[in-house]
Amino acid sequence: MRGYALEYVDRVLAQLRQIRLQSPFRHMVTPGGYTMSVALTCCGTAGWTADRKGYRYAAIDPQTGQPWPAMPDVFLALARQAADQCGYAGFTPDSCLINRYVPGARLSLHQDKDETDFSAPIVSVSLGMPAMFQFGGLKRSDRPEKIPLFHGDIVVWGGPDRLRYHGVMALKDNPHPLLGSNRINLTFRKTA
Ligand SMILES: O=C(O)CCC(=O)C(=O)O
Ligand SMILES: [Fe+2]
Repeated sequence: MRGYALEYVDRVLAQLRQIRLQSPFRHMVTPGGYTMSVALTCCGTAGWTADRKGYRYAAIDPQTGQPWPAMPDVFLALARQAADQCGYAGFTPDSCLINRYVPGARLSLHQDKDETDFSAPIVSVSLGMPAMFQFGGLKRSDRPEKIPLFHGDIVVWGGPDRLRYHGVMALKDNPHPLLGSNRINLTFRKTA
């Protein structure tokens, strides 16, 4: 949905400034020992973490030892409204992953499958620099479709598409008036 988040941007970025003070962006290390090029923080009652032992959702931010910041009302309202618009009424995410990309950062093809409830969709909000999103099939080998995402765009995938592979190609430096050489992506999930 092109530009769907635009009217929320100012309020979302104001909340993000608070969130990152409490739980800063960090580069997670995957179980395979690879440091992710994308920096991550989270809010909500559950946050996503990766370490040598694997991937999981947890109530505590391992870096601060404190609970993840609460999900701001404006985040919830945006996610709800977008999900409603796509036919997923009553979406109640308990987690929002916040990814920060700088030029060259990328996210390789993966499925969002650490949640326990696949009946809820994923709502993904793009802010800042444009990126090329890859939307594949249910098998890793399915050739992905390329979808350019711009500031304010929202993608929602659920139902039969919930476990489709997806990723983000390495970002080009294409500074954005509001966010400079950064791209911020929010993904809202119902993890339990
Ligand atoms: O940055 C994006 O557009 C996608 C992020 C994503 O797939 C994820 O956080 O699992
Ligand atoms: Fe994902």
